[in-house]
Amino acid sequence: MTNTNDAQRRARQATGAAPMGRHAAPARDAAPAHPARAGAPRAASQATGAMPPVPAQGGVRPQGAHGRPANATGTLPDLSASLPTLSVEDVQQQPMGAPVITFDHVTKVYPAQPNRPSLHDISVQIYAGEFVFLVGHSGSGKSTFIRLIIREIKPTDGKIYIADEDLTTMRNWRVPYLRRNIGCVFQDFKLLPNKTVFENVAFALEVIGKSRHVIKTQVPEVLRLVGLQDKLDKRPDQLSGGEQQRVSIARAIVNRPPLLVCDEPTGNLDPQTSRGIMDLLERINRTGTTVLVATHDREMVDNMRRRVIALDNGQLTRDQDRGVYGFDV
Ligand SMILES: Nc1ncnc2c1ncn2[C@@H]1O[C@H](COP(=O)(O)OP(=O)(O)OP(=O)(O)O)[C@@H](O)[C@H]1O
Repeated sequence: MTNTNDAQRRARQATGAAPMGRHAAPARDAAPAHPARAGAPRAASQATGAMPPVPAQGGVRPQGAHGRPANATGTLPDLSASLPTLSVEDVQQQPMGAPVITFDHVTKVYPAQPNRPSLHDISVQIYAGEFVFLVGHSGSGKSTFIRLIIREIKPTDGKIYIADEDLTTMRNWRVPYLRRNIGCVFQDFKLLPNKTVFENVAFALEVIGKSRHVIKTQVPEVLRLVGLQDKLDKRPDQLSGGEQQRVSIARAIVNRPPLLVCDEPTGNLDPQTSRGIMDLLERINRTGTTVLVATHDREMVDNMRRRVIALDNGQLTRDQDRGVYGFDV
């Protein structure tokens, strides 16, 4: 059996990730055995996919620690350095790295709906290398959760951290740098209709100033990964829905972000195509990328048996390892 501390140290050495102590977050393995307790909190624009610079047995998780110390130096760490990535070996040995996403008593109230929080007092942590499903009825708060992660909106209360970065105090000019580290996939693909497959993916690199050499190398590589090496010159309207979603996934990961968030990525696709997309997301996860998927796809969640976080009416009602979709959502 792998020693937790050794594995964590190895993962940090491999990735340059910050030590756990900086996060004041418990390792999952170090958490005490805990009885199931429903409701226990645990702790380019869309056209670039990398976010908007431009246009075992199921068991409910124990509560995580909150309250994170300020950066000791008072300076903002380089985000790409602070977001941990794990090698496949590390992920297999020790899926629990440093927290990549921390919600600490987060509440979101939209001004247009002042009497009903869209998220209410959510505390949860998602760790490097995890694959997590976010489930819940329509209107339960899933998209709000994702919009908070990419700092499209700010919480009304509470703190949100991506790796070591406090999104609630982050200056606006830092937001594009945050988003370079978060790949995003949406239900409606958000591809540029007049650009080819290659150009759509290349665009995500162009807007962050990557050289032509990098673009010429990385774009074909990522399109091969998603199985579209033969469609480089097609426009979106010449592709099936599943192929369009593969382009949008390629665009989201071409810059190799350590975190991939997907809002209903299979919402417009038939079951077989959806399975292919989820297989792809699983493969991406196996390379060490942390993957968060908001979905209504019961069959997929039940088949894949990954961690499930359930929201109901803005409240976190379930956080389950190897979970199922459930009948409470
Ligand atoms: N911009 C907004 N202004 C006011 N209320 C909003 C806004 N966006 C969302 N809401 C409300 O917040 C709640 C949560 O919405 P959200 O879109 O996060 O839910 P969801 O779980 O993603 O739903 P769906 O599965 O239908 O996409 C809903 O009551 C919704 O009406």
